[in-house]
Amino acid sequence: MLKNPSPIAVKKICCIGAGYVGGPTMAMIAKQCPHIQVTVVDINQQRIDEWNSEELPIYEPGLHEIVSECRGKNLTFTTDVDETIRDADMVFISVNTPTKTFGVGAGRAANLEFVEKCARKIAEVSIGHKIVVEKSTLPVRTAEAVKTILSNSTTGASFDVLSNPEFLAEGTAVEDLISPDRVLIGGENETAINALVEVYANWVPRERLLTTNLWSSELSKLTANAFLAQRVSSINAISALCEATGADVDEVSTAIGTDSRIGPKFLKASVGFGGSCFQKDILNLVYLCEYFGLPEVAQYWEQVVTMNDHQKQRFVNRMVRTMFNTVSDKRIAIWGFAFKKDTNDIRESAAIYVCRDLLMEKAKLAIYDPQVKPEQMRAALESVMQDENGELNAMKRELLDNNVQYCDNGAAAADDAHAIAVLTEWDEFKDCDFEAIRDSMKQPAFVFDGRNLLKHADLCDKGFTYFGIGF
Ligand SMILES: NC(=O)C1=CN([C@@H]2O[C@H](COP(=O)(O)OP(=O)(O)OC[C@H]3O[C@@H](n4cnc5c(N)ncnc54)[C@H](O)[C@@H]3O)[C@@H](O)[C@H]2O)C=CC1
Ligand SMILES: O=C(O)[C@H]1O[C@H](OP(=O)(O)OP(=O)(O)OC[C@H]2O[C@@H](n3ccc(=O)[nH]c3=O)[C@H](O)[C@@H]2O)[C@H](O)[C@@H](O)[C@@H]1O
Repeated sequence: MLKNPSPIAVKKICCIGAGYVGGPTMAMIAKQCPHIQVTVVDINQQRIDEWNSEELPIYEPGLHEIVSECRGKNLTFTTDVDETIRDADMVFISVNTPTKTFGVGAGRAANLEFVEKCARKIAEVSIGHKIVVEKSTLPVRTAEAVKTILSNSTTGASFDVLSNPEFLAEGTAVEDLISPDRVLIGGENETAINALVEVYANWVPRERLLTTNLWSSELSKLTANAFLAQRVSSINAISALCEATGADVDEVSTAIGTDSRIGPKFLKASVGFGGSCFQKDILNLVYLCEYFGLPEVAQYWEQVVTMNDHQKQRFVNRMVRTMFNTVSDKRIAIWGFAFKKDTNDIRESAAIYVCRDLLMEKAKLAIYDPQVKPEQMRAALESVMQDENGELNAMKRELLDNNVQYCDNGAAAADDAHAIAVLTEWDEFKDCDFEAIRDSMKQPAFVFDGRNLLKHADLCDKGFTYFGIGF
């Protein structure tokens, strides 16, 4: 906790990047701080148009209401990057930092191209003093590079750099932003730190505003994601042992989660974690460890990703094995494509890899997700089936064209199917008319529940052959 509140009162905020983080975080600041003008900029005109429309580019419970309340008052979405930066006291960088796909560190290091472009743009157009805030998840010591670029500005502008990583989870972004466990602010200059503390203090209790040095803040974000993903991989590893021994992973989770030193969260066994960040951030951590000459530490963390890949493969293998060692020409209903419920985000979703592997077994997929559009699913499947030159061979194109159907609801997907694979834990799947679904399916009617979402005993009573994860 800081002793001296800041004398600087932030009046205008610019956020570069109108994505899953920039959009919701800035909407929340606008809602909680009516005295601050918040402008979110992006180079993607379509995204900005969507933020200005009634159909927002991201689905997040409660977000639409907040955007509608603030848009046109103190919340603006625009592509006018230069003018907005010039006008602001504080500039957040909230652009994507994907895994590098080329050159040094390909497949591991973070691609910092977009962050660097932002820093150069800020240096180029700024006048006066600006506080630049790293909101994107970045490798530890990125602020050094940002400071160097900014210090080469020729406009006479001066800068402070802060790190303020975001901990929201998709699907619960609004709740997480209203009541965060903590807000982390790393920096060197106390006045700049205080300026950002005062923004959050409009709604976050001061004891939850943690301040650290820059490098601790940057590294804490990667560490938090690595620990969370590690818990999922740990319980998924145990789920394999449960299947082999007759133990039940949900019972094991409850038993260990009641130990207050372990705690109950993030112990839900699944078909594997997805999302744009866990894998990317762990691989980034692995790369950093190797870079700093710590190969054993790198190997330790890499295993979390290896285990996750194994879990997805294990799920498909179990399906194929159970269905008499062939799924060729069999219709399989895929229930859910998003990487978790209550989001339309499919980045790194386990469903992409499960669908790819089932297609390669020549299964016929009938996919349904309540929030994901068919064109999103098609693009993801096409991308994951391309070779390293970005090409699709004739066989794979034919599979994508002829063996994938996109459906309007779970029952339609299951109609005439040999099996249902539950890949996202959408609540609506729990309330289906399972008797009607069973009657519409081929017998035996298999259910492979990759989320342990459905009532196991109930489905067995209704005549399904049910398999969950970890029992
Ligand atoms: N998605 C999530 O739930 C979370 C993401 N993060 C981190 O936040 C960062 C952003 O993630 P997302 O919002 O998911 O990414 P995103 O891909 O949804 O959005 C990034 C936006 O930045 C824009 N952009 C890129 N370069 C630009 C430039 N030079 N000028 C203006 N706009 C530019 C892109 O057009 C895109 O709309 C990443 O570092 C991610 O690791 C952190 C916490 C949660
Ligand atoms: O940096 C980020 O992007 C964010 O990454 C995660 O958030 P998110 O990926 O949105 O969602 P999670 O709830 O963490 O779920 C990630 C994946 O793990 C899976 N999961 C989660 C928990 C669990 O017990 N079991 C499990 O399989 C989910 O289904 C999902 O596929 C972190 O929870 C956020 O704190 C962080 O800000």
